[in-house]
Amino acid sequence: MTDAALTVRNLWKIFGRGSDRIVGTPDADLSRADLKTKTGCVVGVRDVSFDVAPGEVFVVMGLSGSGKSTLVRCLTRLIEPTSGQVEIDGHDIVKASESELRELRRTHASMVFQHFGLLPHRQVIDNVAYGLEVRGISKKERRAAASEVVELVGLSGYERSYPDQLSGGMQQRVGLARALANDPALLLFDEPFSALDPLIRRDMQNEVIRLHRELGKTMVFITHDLQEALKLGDRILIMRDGGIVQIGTPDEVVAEPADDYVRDFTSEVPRSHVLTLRWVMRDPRPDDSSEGPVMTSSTVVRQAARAALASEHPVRVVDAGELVGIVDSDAIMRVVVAEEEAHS
Ligand SMILES: Nc1ncnc2c1ncn2[C@@H]1O[C@H](COP(=O)(O)OP(=O)(O)OP(=O)(O)O)[C@@H](O)[C@H]1O
Repeated sequence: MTDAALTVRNLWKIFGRGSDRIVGTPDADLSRADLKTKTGCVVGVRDVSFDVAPGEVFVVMGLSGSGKSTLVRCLTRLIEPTSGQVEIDGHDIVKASESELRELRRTHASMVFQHFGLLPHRQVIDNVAYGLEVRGISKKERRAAASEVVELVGLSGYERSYPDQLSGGMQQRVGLARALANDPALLLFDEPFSALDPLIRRDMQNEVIRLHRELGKTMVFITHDLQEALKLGDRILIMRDGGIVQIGTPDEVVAEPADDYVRDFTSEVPRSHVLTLRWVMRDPRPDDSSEGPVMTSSTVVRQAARAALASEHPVRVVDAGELVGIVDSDAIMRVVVAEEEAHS
């Protein structure tokens, strides 16, 4: 279909008896509650389409019950979609046979779950190597490959430990290493850090950012936590009642929420941490000073603030050598002051 790492088109998942006869009929337009009352069926995923570019971190976020887990499970058919298309790395997932699917899950799309699902009687190294073992790779080779990823996730020295000897955060590192050992094109994370306490959670988020920087893997990351979504995502898909409410970059979602639902839960976000100069610049005028500091439109307001406020001249926003806008210091102040008011 496209050059995307992942392509999803018109994906539906409806649970319940007779659910396969709903898509394409007027019943499909009913709200989730009305459909349930009329047919007893529950919409898990409603007509979802999106593309994820190679190397992108794509976050799916929504409140509990919005359909995130169902969506991510449909991508590798851990849950069978009711209708629609999914392509991973050029492979048609919906048409794949059982054996092709097993192979795709092993080599193209690895999943990291909230519950680590580690094998308790196996040492770390053999948990990490498990996927390679299933693929029939020799012990020597798989141990060598596993050692590499164990080191990558910061678990060197724990190769011989058993899962119950490790903390929750370390167990999740094993889960991460196990997913990476397959060297998949796509990593799928289903709320992997939700059960971890906040400090460990922050460490693990940073770990994902570091791994992404080092390995450049395409990632789909499910979370109900907006801060996590904003921190990790190149783009964020916001779900409600199984459907898409908005897809956008973190700054787009905060600056231009698609509706009151998104506005509501982005209202607490410190805007200066997320908004970029693109959202606060004005058109250049002939009488603008040419002596102000030069920054790109993707500079985050908070990072720009100090230099912008210290200069007597407004910031010149330059992308690819071209002057695209001007940021006056009061535009910066408006963001910072609005943020302080929101939190006072
Ligand atoms: N096997 C099932 N049978 C019937 N309904 C289901 C089934 N699995 C999920 N659902 C329903 O589908 C909807 C979406 O659930 P899903 O678990 O995907 O949401 P979620 O956003 O991942 O929520 P959470 O963060 O709580 O896991 C919910 O209304 C849920 O009750």
